[in-house]
Amino acid sequence: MSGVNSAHPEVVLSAQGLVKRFGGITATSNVTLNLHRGARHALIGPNGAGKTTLINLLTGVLQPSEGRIVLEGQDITQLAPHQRVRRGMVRTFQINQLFDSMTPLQTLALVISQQKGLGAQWWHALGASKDVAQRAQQLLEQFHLADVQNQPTQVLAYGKRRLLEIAIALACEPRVLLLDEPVAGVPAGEREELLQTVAALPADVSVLLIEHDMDLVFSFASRMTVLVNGAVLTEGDPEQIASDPQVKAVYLGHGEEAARVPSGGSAVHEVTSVGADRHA
Ligand SMILES: Nc1ncnc2c1ncn2[C@@H]1O[C@H](COP(=O)(O)OP(=O)(O)OP(=O)(O)O)[C@@H](O)[C@H]1O
Repeated sequence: MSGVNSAHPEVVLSAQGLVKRFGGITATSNVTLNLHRGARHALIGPNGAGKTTLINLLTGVLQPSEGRIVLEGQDITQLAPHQRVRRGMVRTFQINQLFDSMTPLQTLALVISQQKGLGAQWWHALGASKDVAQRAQQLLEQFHLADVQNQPTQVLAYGKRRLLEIAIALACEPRVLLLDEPVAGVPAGEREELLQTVAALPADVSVLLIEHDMDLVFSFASRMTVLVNGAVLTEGDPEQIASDPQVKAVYLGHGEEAARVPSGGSAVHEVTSVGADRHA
């Protein structure tokens, strides 16, 4: 099949027949997934379903055994991760030790400066480029980081660090954002700010959310893909997923998760924390 994107121009990212084998294990089994422009699309599935492997394939950390990935009509299957970022596909950044000693302002200035091709020296960028300073302030405010902008990242509350991770991703000006478990491990008191911020992400950024927290999934996503054993079990809108007997069956046998999967489409809000045990 060729030209999925030309036939359906609203598709911004398309995974087509992706397969990933690790020796005898098939972690990704013929996965086809289309992300539409401006999407709020969630990827869910029980532990070991293959979500991480799929994200690693999309971002270029892993090469597929079969299949291809098309971004904005261009085949990116062979591109390295940084080349995909340059083309507008960005995964939320895991803050590493390099950024720990820097402040949110410095970190964002660095990323924005690099994004604008001004080099990797935040102190130059902040002093010399009004654009960099303005964009950094915008992001600091949008992500509720203005009050801690001059504190080293290592002393920030966990929720603030997660906010900074998303801010860093947005500083890369993505067209597609792969949002990897934004609320995982965030204490209850800090969740609301994060949920509100995720809900307010720019409408023109197409988002694929990988998340175990069903409160967030069902409040955020207008489309969902359910992965099981590496394959797509089903895809649909939240009502369809919540009322799908196959989806419910998949989560049966996963302890308290099963009790929370609703029996009908009217009970979407009853689904709360499928897979939350993972981070316990
Ligand atoms: N590098 C690897 N080598 C061998 N098997 C792997 C490798 N990476 C993943 N797998 C296997 O592929 C399957 C899918 O794993 P994956 O981590 O992608 O699932 P997941 O949905 O992200 O799970 P979780 O929600 O628990 O993180 C699992 O059976 C896993 O053991």
